[in-house]
Amino acid sequence: MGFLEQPKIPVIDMVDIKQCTSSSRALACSEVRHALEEYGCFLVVCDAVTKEVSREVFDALETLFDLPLETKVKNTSDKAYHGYVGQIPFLPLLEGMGIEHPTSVNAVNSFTNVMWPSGNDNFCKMIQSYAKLVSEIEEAVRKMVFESYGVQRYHESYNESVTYLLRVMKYRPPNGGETKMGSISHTDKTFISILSQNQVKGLEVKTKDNRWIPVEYPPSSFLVMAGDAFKAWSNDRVHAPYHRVVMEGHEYYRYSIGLFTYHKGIVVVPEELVDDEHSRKFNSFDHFGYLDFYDNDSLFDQEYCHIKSYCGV
Ligand SMILES: O=C(O)CCC(=O)C(=O)O
Ligand SMILES: [Fe+2]
Repeated sequence: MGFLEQPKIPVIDMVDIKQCTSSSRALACSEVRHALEEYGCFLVVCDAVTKEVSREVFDALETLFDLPLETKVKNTSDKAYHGYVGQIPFLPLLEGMGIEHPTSVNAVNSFTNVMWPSGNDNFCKMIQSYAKLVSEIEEAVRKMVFESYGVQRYHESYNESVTYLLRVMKYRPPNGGETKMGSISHTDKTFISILSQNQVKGLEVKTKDNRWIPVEYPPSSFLVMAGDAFKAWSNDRVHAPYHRVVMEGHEYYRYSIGLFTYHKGIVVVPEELVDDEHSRKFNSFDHFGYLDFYDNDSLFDQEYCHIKSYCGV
């Protein structure tokens, strides 16, 4: 009896993504699309984020989470999962905070001023430039998928409706007898999420055939992952994978960052993606309305495809 080969998350180089000769671009676009259809995610290596940049950012997160709880809870939002999350009885290891519109210096500054009333310019500049860089990856990936489906004519107008949220997460190691689950299995409510972590592993992604694969980040890499909104937009072609964080076998703190993409207003399923072979699976929907479907607790509901009940046909 042979061993089943362990599936691996595809790795794509950012240089390939930026290729502009038409034949290699077409190939790179279909590679990206294929990864998102089969795995719902891929790792992208981007040398622009050096080891030093990454270390600086994660060091800054450590300082941020070391602030007193009464300061951290001042990170509030009227949208689910956009503000401080923590002290959840069934997820005791997790704490997270959200920075809305992180590519804008003013928006990051407002967050910084809440956390450090006397200011923290360095944090502000670093986070804003990091978000800007990751948002460029996000836009490039989205453009490639639109091109690959032959619906690039919607890219510009989609760009105008994009809004970003940067979430920062801290997972402490479990004490004896405590759950190892840093985050329970869920799909993201985003269009696209782009994740990165410090040196401490823990993220696992579920394949379509229900196998959990640990995410092994190569140096200077990000995990690009499709969320529920991308799945619905693509009329069920793109896979939005279940994923979770398991704090296994180490005593280190895990820090991660996610750049989450949402769409202001109505996400329209392109008519080109509905045909005889692909009957309509999703109706156009209000993305933030979808978030209102949840509150911070039900975001962590066990595996259940909410997007189908929200806008499925
Ligand atoms: O910490 C991570 O790597 C993943 C976090 C995550 O899945 C989320 O915030 O939705
Ligand atoms: Fe997630």
